Amino acid sequence: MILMDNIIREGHPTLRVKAEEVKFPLTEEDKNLAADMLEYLINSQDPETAEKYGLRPGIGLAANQVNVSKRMFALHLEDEKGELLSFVAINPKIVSHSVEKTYLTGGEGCLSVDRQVPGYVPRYARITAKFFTVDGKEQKMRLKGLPAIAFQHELDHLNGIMFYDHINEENPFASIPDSIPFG
Ligand SMILES: OCN(O)CCCc1ccccc1
Ligand code: NI
Repeated sequence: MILMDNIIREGHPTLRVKAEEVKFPLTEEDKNLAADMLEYLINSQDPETAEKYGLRPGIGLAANQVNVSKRMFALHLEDEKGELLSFVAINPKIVSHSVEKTYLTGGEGCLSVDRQVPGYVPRYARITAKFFTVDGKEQKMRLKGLPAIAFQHELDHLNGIMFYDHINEENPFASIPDSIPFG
């Protein structure tokens, strides 16, 4: 199982490397990694398990956060209708997005960042995403709200981008044009 010790922290070079496309069919190793990443999120959101293993709760995890520079990430969260979104996205892409932006009013955090970095993180409010599942099926998904924000946070990781790269340095809480605050 993935533990906090397996999650690399800012300063580790792998977090700043653009991850490589995953080849299909997936190797057993890639399949196991995908399952382990999703299992981490589920474990981290269960208070007992998180306490027992000292896991920081997360709604997403990218492969390069466990030092594997491959284009895959896991998401495990509920949307605003309370629908569970739980999947591993392989070779994910944003194929279209809204002009409108959104941002979490409380800012963002990251399992690879052991500090608070205050400020608004501008994200596209709505996206159309494409990715492959572990068994090679292509998925097309329209996301908004927290799922859209999380998908963009994880996709950034695969491109070596950290959430705070998007925060306005002069004024971290500067209003974001064309934006709808979330949360
Ligand atoms: O990369 C995943 N991760 O560091 C866990 C937190 C993900 C996250 C996603 C959206 C908004 C805030 C935080
Ligand atoms: Ni992160």
